[in-house]
This record gives sequence, structure tokens and C-alpha cells, in this order.
Amino acid sequence: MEMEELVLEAEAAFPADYSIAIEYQGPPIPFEIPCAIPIEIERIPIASVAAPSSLPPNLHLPVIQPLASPKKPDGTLAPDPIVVSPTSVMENRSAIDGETSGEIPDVTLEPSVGGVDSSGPVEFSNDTALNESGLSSDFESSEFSDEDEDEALPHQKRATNVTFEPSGSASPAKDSTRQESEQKIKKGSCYRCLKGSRFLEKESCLVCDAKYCSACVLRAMGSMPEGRKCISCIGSQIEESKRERLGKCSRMLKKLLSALEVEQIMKAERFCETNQLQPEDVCVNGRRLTMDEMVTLQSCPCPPTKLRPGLYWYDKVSGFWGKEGHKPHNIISPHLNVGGGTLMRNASNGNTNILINGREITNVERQMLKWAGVQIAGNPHFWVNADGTYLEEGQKNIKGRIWGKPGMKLICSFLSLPIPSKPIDSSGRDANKMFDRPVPDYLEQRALQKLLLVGYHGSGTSTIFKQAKFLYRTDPFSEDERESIKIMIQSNIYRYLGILLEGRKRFEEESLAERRERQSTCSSTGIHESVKFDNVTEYSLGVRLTSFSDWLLNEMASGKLEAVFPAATREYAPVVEELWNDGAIQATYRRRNELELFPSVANYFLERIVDISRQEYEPSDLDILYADGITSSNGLASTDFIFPPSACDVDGADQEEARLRYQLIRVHTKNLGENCKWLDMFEDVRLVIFCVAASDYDEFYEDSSGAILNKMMESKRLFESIVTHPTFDQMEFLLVLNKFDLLEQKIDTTSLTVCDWFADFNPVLSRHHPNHSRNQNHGATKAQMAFHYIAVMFKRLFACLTARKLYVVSANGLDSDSIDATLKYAREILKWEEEKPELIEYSVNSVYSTDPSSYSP
Ligand SMILES: Nc1nc2c(ncn2[C@@H]2O[C@H](COP(=O)(O)OP(=O)(O)OP(=O)(O)O)[C@@H](O)[C@H]2O)c(=O)[nH]1
Ligand SMILES: [Mg+2]
Repeated sequence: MEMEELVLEAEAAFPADYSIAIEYQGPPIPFEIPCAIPIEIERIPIASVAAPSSLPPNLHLPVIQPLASPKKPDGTLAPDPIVVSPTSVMENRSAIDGETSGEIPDVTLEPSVGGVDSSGPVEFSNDTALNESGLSSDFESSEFSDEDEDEALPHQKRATNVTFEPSGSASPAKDSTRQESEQKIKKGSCYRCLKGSRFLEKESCLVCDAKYCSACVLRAMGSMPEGRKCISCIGSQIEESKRERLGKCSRMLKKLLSALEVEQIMKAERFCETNQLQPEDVCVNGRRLTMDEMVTLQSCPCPPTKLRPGLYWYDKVSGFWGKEGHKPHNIISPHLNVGGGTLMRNASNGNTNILINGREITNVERQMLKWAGVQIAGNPHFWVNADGTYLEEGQKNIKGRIWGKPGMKLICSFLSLPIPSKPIDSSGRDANKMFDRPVPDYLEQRALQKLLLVGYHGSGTSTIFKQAKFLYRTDPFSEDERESIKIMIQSNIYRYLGILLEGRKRFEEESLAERRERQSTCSSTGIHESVKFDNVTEYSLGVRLTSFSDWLLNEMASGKLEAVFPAATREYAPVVEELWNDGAIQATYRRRNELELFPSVANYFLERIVDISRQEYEPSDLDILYADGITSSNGLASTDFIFPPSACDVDGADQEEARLRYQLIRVHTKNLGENCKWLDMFEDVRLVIFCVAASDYDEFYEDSSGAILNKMMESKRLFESIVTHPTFDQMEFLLVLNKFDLLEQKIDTTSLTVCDWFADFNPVLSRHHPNHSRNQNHGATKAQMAFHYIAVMFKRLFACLTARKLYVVSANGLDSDSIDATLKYAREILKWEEEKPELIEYSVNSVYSTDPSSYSP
């Protein structure tokens, strides 16, 4: 589309006082759009709006290649091809040395070369407070920036004013020569050619942080047998803060090297010995580990995940493992001979007076025990074994098993507490197999990216959840789940019928009242109606069906219908069919838009009511998708998945990304409790997906006090409480404006202004091109305008409440492509959030450095 047309469309969509946020795939457009109204164009994660329904449909902006094209640029920047073979490090290194002779210093294999002395003594700053182990008590807070940290309860974080350098850390001890030469390098320029500014994209060494431009990086780093390190830094340990970067390829390397080369380098970076964690950097129960202990720890059947340098506590009896001052993070193999012998009472900084194996547990653990049915009155002291069996101190009898209760897995997942990853007997005897396992690659243990899906009643959260299962799981629903969904569908169908029957009654009464009124008008004016008044209208049922209808409505009103299921379904199926085919019901059904509670998918099921009522009925995938609810309890649900690799994921790093595990947690608002108090169970989610039915603007609902409330306003209220909940401070939010198909259907007949919040929605069609083809499709265009308007209203609200940027996408929950695109958008947001600091570092103030939120309206 021409820019002029875009402007005209934008003008058409909004009255003059609106600014518009246009989301599109490419980088920000570096020019100003001549327009009477301010248009702000923002860059959002690539591929975020792939599906037609998620793309703001009336805007087709010019496609501009993203900054980081995965393709190799033509020869000039890239040096001669270098054969990368991490296994033949030495040969390659000498080859590179030869090639670059005279340009880079001679390579030595001393770890200290390159300005970093990794073999030297550990250096502490003067004010470093050491604990028993010789590690500073602030080690974690100063050295960890990974998401593990986030798991710590904020009040448990300790004050930080001292730093600790891991024994082998290469980062701080730069030799004076290096420091001098660094001083000579102009700030931001390439360390090799000394050209360029800080705006130039650069790759940095994992050891000494020297930065190289794309023309120099391959000469400076050679074949990269240990990943991205200057040749002189090969053999040195990496900067600990860069551990997260291991194996995550930069855009620059992807541009310079082939996919295979990139893959080999990334593998080398992750697996080579030098880049592994050093035992003395891990302190367990107050003592640094030895190499043997490190091997024991990493090769046990259930090793700790995401092991980093730091202070840990380990409960050898139960296998609980955590960072000092924090709740348990893992349950690892019990009875390992690692670290100091005594678990301190205050190891996890608990303040509950309840002890497990001598450790005072945290509040969140107490909550978990409560839900597990463990009696915690009187602040008991428990012994908990590795299999979860527990007994009170001084007693002999096992009182129960913590993990025994159904649903504990889910509860622990919500509380971000670990559960045993495999059955271990109480004595941890499975430790026989302890050393079977090869030393693990801890970097393979991928973090679970949690996505929380919430929304107002009926917004489509369970539909999106089910779509995710169908899209990304090979076994979307188990036999049990299918059975419970079958019962749910069978009972739903009676609910739909009940709504129709109530509506029928109302319509019949209205019709009769009208007729009476007409008759009385006629008699007062002396005109006599030719047809006799007989109390029968098109909404009237025969005697038999009326009594069935009355029975059904009574049962439903008294809440007994659920109790007679599914027998009632089968027994009454023929009557129900007769009822459905009756003219009165069909006439009511034609006026279903006037029935507030009648769901749009009801006819899908009602038309097959006889089949569905049968005992042998098995819900199809579509039935499951359309069914109202996920399970009969309709509460909490969660599913794990990985996004299947797509054709675009061609290179190694993208494949890595593609293997990340995601957990979609859907929570029904009724489960959030008063003031959404249960939201703090979700402190470690990465992104909240808030779902709003875009078609709710003209729908109303009667609350328990009889007040009639607009559903969109209720959605807004829920949005406000969730967005401002302390747990989600700084959390990214994605607003899904769902049911776009329904919005399209109704926008022509019902204006958006029906909802008070949207009172000033006043779309104006372009004056310049009144016959423009896009405007001819009037309904669709209006729906798009409405979508943009609603999106802007939510964005403004979000910005007011949080001063941050809200991501928005439109969706159709019943269309799997649309939900696929929506969830991939969520993934892109997370990716973007991770890459943001890196991108900003590369190009501060450049046009590409501006993240999507900078353009928020
Ligand atoms: N036409 C249309 N119907 C949808 C869409 N998304 C969901 N629905 C239907 O809307 C109804 C409510 O959707 P749910 O997924 O159950 O909504 P929910 O958020 O789980 O709502 P509650 O369970 O009532 O809290 C269901 O009948 C869905 O089939 C959509 O995009 N378009
Ligand atoms: Mg639902």
C-alpha cells in the first residue's frame, strides 16, 4: 500500500485527536509521515502478526527487511572461509595464527593471556564480608542476573554492598597492559581496527569483553574452539555474567558464517571444558565443593537445574535444594555427600516456625503443606523423606505423603515449588543408579517459560488454552479428560436449551401482551379484530412440551440437573430433539441475539443434540474446542509444550529457541479470590496474556445484586486489578482482543459507543477517496477501526497504570492459525525482552535501538 493510502486510512479510522499505534513487522521506519494526525510507528517482534486475524487488517505497511537478516552478506565483510572444527582446536588455532601473523599478538595457552588472569588469587574488594565458606554473603545478588533470582521472595533478598568474584572468574583482574591499551581505544570503537562508534554492531569476547566489528571479529576470534573468545582468551574461563549467553548466537555471527559453522561454534561454546562451572564457585551448606563433589552432584540421577556459582543449601534427607535465603528450587537426589554437613535452620530464611528436617520453611511452603492436607497447627517440626512421606519429630509413625494428594503437581507448579522429578524411595535407594548418568550438560536443562492466560468470563481463555494443546501437543487430551469433557458437553446442551426455553417464555408473554394491547386499542376505537384472541403465539408450545420445559427449567433453577447427569441426557434425548425442532423454539432461536446468556456456539451442539446425548458419543476435536470450559471444574489448568520448529528456524540458534519449553497456565477469574489475592502464586510467570472478547462491548451481565453490567467494562476492571497487582510489577502484558469474527458480525448494526468507555468512537471515512475499494467493504473496515480503537484505549490505560507499553494482538479463538500466531507473538515478546539489552548496547540512540515500547501512544 502506498504511504498516502495508509495515511488516508489512518485518517479515516480516527478522529483528528487520536494518535495511532501501528504495529508491523519490520524495524521502525526512519522517515516522517506527512499526516495531519500524529502517527507513531513502532517496531514489534518479527513474525508477531503473521496470521491474517492477528494483523491489524486494514493496515498493510511496506515490508522492510529486519535489521538482522539471517542471510550472509556478500563477501566484503566476511573474511576467507574458515573451517571450524572444535575438536581440532590446536590445528585451527595455528592456522588462524599464521593467517593473522603480525596483526594479533602471539597466542599463548596461558589462561591469563588476553588481559585476564584466571589463575591468580581470588580478589575481594576491601569491604567484602566473607562468610564461613569464604564466599561473600552477597554473592548471589551481585553475580546472578538469571531468572532464578526472580524466584526469590523479594523480602528475602539481602542487602548488597559487597561483591564476590568466583575463584576462576576471568572478569575483573585485567592486567595493566590491557587496561592501558583499552584506554587508548576510543570508546565504542572496535578493539582491533579501532574504527567505528558505539552505534556499530559488535561481538564481544566472553572472557575479556573486548568488542569487535563484523570486519574484524573472525580474525580476532579465529575458529572459536571455545566459542566467542579472542584468540588470546582461549583457555580462560568466561565471565560468569555471560553464562546465560553461552550457545545463544548473535545476529552478527549468523550473518558472517554458515548455519553449520554457527552450530559448531555454539556447541563448542556450551560443551567445552573451560566454559564449565568450577567446583570451588559452588558452596553447599557453607562449604565450597571439591571436584569430586561437583562430579557427584552433577552426575546424580536428579541433579540441580541451572547450577551457577553461588551459595546453596541442601537437605540430604529430603533432597530439597535451594539458594541460601530462598525457598527450595529443586528436589535433587538425596543422601549425596556434597558440601557441609549441617543444614542450618535459617538456610532458606523462613519465618514460619515450622521445620522440615531442621530447616525453617518459607511461607509459600507452608501454603503448599496446607493444600497438601498436612496438619500445621502448632508449628510442628517434621521429618520429610525423599519420597515425600513425613512424620513429626520424635514420633515413629508416618503421617502421610506430601505429594500423594491429586493436584499437588499443579499446586506446586503454581507456587513455583519443586516436586520430585522421579519416584525415589524413602531412603533414596535409587541412588544405586546414581553414577550411571554421564556428567550432565546443565545448559541443556531449559528454563520453563511460564505464560499466564487470564481474562474475563467468556473471553475465550479456555478456547485458547485448548487450541494450544491441539497445536503443540501430540497427546492433547487423555482418555480421562475426554470423558470429563463429554459429560461437560452433555450437560452444557441442557443449559443452552434452558436459556432458549426461558427466552421462549419471555417472547410468548411479550407477544401476548402486545396482542392484548392491540385488542384493547381496537375495542376502544370500535374496530373489531377479525381473528379471535386465542392465547397461542408463534412462541407457544404444545402441552406435552410445555410440561417438559417447565420440568427442565425447575430442575435447572434448583441446581439438580447436574445431579441427574448423564442419565437425564439419554432418557430425554428424543423429547429434546422434538423440542429443538418445534417451531416455537426455532422462532426463539432466531432471536437468540436478544438472549444475553445464549452462547454463540450453542447451535453447533444443539443441532446434533440426539447424537450427543447417546452413551457412545465421543467428542470430536472440534467438539472439544467448542465446548464451554476445559474440564468440569473449569478452574486451573496448565500445559507444557515446545513450539514445533518452523521452516524459518534454519540456523542453530533459532532451533535452540524453538526447543525452549513453555507452560501455558490458564486460570479462571473465579479462582483468583478476592482482590485477585491468589495472583501472587504466579510470581515467576514471564508474560501475562490477558484475553478480552472484542465483541463484549454491547453485552451485559447481571451480577448477584441484580445490577446490569457491561462486559467490556468488567473486562477493563479486571484488567486494571491484574495489571496493578504487585506480583506483576514490571511484567510484560499481551492483550489478546479475541472474537474478532464476532466483532465483524455486529459492528455494522451495533455501534461501539454502546459501551460508555468507547463513547467517543467516531470513525470517519476518507473524504479523499470516497469510493476506495477498502471502504466499500464497509463492515470489515469498521471492525478493523473498532479493533484499533479498543487497542489504543487499552494501551493508554496500561500506560497510565504502569508507564509501560502494552502489546496487543487481535485473534479468533476458534481459528487455530490465529491462536498459533498469537502464541508465537507471545514467544517473540519474550525473545525481544531477552535481546533488548543486547540490541540497545549495540546501537544506543540509533534508529534500531528503539524498542517497541518507545513508540507507545
Ligand atoms: N465466535 C467466536 N467464539 C469464540 C471465540 N473464542 C471463544 N469463543 C467461544 O466463546 C465461548 C466462551 O469461550 P471460553 O473459551 O469458554 O471462554 P472463557 O474465557 O474460558 O470463559 P469462562 O469459562 O466462561 O470463564 C465458547 O463457546 C467459545 O467457543 C472466538 O474467537 N470467536
Ligand atoms: Mg471457558
